[in-house]
Amino acid sequence: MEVLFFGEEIPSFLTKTKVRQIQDLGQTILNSFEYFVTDKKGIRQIENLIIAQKMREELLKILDSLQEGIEIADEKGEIKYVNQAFTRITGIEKDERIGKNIFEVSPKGALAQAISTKRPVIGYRTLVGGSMAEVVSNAVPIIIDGLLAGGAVVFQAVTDILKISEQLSRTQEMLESFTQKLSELSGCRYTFNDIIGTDEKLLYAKKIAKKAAKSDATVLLLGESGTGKELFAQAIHMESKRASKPFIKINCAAIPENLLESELFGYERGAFTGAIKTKMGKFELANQGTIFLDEIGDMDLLLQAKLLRVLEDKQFERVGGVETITTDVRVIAATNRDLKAMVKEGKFREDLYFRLKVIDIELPPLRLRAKEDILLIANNIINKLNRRLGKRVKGLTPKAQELFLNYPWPGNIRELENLLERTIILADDQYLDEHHFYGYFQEVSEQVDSGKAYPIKNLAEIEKEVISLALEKYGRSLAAKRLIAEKLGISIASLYNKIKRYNL
Ligand SMILES: Nc1ncnc2c1ncn2[C@@H]1O[C@H](COP(=O)(O)OP(=O)(O)OP(=O)(O)O)[C@@H](O)[C@H]1O
Repeated sequence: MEVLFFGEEIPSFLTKTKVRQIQDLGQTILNSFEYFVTDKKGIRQIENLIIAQKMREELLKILDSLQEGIEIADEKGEIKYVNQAFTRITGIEKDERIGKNIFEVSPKGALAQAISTKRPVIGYRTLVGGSMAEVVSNAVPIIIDGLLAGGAVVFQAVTDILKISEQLSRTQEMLESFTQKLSELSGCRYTFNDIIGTDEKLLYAKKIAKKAAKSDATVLLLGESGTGKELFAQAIHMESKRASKPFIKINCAAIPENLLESELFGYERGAFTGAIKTKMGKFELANQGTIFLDEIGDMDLLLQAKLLRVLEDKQFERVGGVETITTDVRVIAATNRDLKAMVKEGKFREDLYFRLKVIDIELPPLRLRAKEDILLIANNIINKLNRRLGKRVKGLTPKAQELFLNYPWPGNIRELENLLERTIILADDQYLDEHHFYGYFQEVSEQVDSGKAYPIKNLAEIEKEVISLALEKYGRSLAAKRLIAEKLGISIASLYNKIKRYNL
């Protein structure tokens, strides 16, 4: 059947279904008014009156509960039926409308056109005759036994449609602002320009990272705590085509093993006690963006398998879910552990290891960098802190510089930052001198003087010793651990990591 289109193009399958549905509806209603049915020979007969009446009542109840307005007329145009939504939308009462002729009250409307042309009229925007209600209508002729029996129109108020579309665009706006907020909250603000240093190893790392940023390849960042792994991850994200999308960081060591899976992949309602709502995981939140998996070496073997599948197929299921979710996320992982050794010990999956290290970048610790980097970075940090704290510190005196150059910086740049921040807050002088750092470097100097010089011992041993002494001194409460982490110039997550590693 040929269809008259108005308004926006409507997919053909929708049109066909719509036309058929409205026709069936109109036909049933027109039949029910006269209590006629058609037998196999095409002869219309009166059916059991009571059954027909009952069916009609049921049908009218259903039609009255619809949001769309409905109007049905016979072949001469006499209006036989309108539902409650018709009155709600147009303000015209049933009694005022039924019995009138559609060609008189609404001659240009969709229903009149469908009856006179015997063709469906779809997506027609008009005022309902006799009212100020603007509607979008779908009308069809009703043909019974090959003869025109009337027509039916189903319509929605434009205000209703506008309300829905306004709501939709508001929801869309909210979604966009949430995505933006998410990127902001994720705190991705560093670019390659923020990575300071002239050391050859660092410059090489920067060169590889810049190249990696242009691709979607997985990157593995290796290096001690505080060497700038997260800084590099952010810079790669910001230089990639995903820069305007979320950068989501997750520290695998800071989240208890049993919660990490649902943090990463989300969970379905009822997946476990307390799961009262379905929750999206970081992999879904980071869709089209980048996920930074810090301390990847701390992920358990089962979860490693799930991660491998995401890397290979971009697919996963939420905890307690059956639906397979597809995600488009770039993965950057980081660790300060020796993953190769972990693979040998069976603690890290070999396939995942190779999948992660498509591009691996080694970040040198501060003590192995060119000495001038220490002062370069220190000056840079001083400038940043001046701006943030409203201070005017000009730099380090030669004596302070010497102290800085001779210190091994086990907490790397984070330690340097923490020390300078604390000192600048307390200092009132233009230059930071030896006495501003009183006590801080002493422990190391004492060790050097007494022959127990720092380089003689293995760094890991020193680290273990220092942390166990600190735990003895301050205790094991969360507050104590926070204090220890601050004193050591490392993150709380790194501290937990080291406590676990050294079995302390
Ligand atoms: N080359 C650099 N130039 C300037 N600042 C740096 C550099 N490298 C690191 N930083 C700063 O040092 C701090 C620690 O860096 P970051 O958090 O990236 O280290 P990390 O290796 O991820 O540490 P962890 O393993 O403990 O999480 C950050 O504030 C970062 O901005």
